[in-house]
Amino acid sequence: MFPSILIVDDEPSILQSLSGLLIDEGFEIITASNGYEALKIIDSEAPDLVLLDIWMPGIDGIETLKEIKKNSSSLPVIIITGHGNVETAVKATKLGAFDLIEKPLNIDKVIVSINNALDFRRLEEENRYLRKKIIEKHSISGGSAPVQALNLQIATVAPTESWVLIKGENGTGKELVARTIHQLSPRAEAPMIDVNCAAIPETRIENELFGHEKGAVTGSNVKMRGKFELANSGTIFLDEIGDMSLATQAKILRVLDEKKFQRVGGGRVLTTDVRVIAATNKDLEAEIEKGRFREDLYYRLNVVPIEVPPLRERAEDIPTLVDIFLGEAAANNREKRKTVNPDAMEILKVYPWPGNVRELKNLIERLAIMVSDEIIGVADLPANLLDPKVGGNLFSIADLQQARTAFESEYIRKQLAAHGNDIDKTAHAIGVEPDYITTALEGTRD
Ligand SMILES: Nc1ncnc2c1ncn2[C@@H]1O[C@H](COP(=O)(O)OP(=O)(O)OP(=O)(O)O)[C@@H](O)[C@H]1O
Repeated sequence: MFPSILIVDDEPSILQSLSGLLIDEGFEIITASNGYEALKIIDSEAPDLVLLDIWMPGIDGIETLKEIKKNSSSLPVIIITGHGNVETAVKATKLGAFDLIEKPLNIDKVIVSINNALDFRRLEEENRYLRKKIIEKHSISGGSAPVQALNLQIATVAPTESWVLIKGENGTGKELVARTIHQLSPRAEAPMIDVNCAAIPETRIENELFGHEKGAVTGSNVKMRGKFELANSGTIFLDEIGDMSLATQAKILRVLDEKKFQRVGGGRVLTTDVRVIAATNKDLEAEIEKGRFREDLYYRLNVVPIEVPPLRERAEDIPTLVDIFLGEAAANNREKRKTVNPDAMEILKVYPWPGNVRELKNLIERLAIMVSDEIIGVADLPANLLDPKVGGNLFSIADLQQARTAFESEYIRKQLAAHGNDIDKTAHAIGVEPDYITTALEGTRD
């Protein structure tokens, strides 16, 4: 398909000559002799580009440009102006014209400008498409109300410069939330640098955060950039913020306040432009009360608080997450995707997941490797998932019908195992027809 160009000019001779030249260049041409006609054609024909004359009777080029940008903001418009009309040129540029070409027209210039505009539009479209993909890829999976609310908060805060404090139990996805915010922010091109505040020993914290000059540290003969330097123009993710010593908290607070720091052993003051996202699984307000966390640092970091709910509060997302993890496992192991049968899924849904999404992900990865059958059933689940002490037993299934099915399937499996996996013998022993057992095990019985 050839790109289509709408030429708008009230002079028939220009329309004719320009059309002819551009058709020869392989463009599809539509013409309009005034602004009104042009707007109608844009609506009905959706051209790829507009060449717009400024001086026209009726609504002039500037007014037409305003209307075009109102409804089709990404449509590139090249303005054709009289010689030396600076004022109009400034106005048109402010209104979003892609380029201005002076009369008398030099056809080579016109073609270069058209090609640039079309390239620019293509890149813009590609960019929009990729951004949409990134947003789809970088949203937290799950359709439950708490996850929808979380995704909305993420989408709202991401494009701003606000600092964010992410709270939530271990393994709920706090780092994923931080990464998503960074990816959707204007800083996405720059890196997000993680600092695990709990893992850095007190003696190394300054080196890690601020770096050091050559020779400043025993055993190191090279200059090292610190995390705040590496994160410049990007995001710094301070994970496990509640596990920092008070001394480290003071150092962090200083650099967050002043946005300046020095490498260890260096005299030069470096400035840093970072967005801070912090995360914790601790109740920081309680830590403040106990004198273990600085109140001033808490208020500095807690500009926008985001709470990531524990998995047990969004159990309806478990099938979606299981499906994602089974898909990932199949791709990693180059195997056919396994499935979890409905009874086993019920048990996964009622187990309280103290290790949250991380625990679920690890279990599914393990089951995908260990279970030889394509369908994962109740008997494949680890015993702790059925242990009444952790609440993951059949009695926690809210729906009687589902509880009955899950119990029956588990009961039949145990009986089968006790009778050497002989279906006839087992059926006889428990007083049902053999078909009953087969159907129950396939998970198809209501
Ligand atoms: N909604 C989700 N969809 C897919 N994977 C997820 C989701 N939430 C969490 N995960 C995965 O679960 C694991 C744990 O998540 P993450 O490391 O973000 O948790 P965390 O809250 O930062 O944990 P910790 O408190 O231990 O640092 C990661 O492998 C992450 O990719």
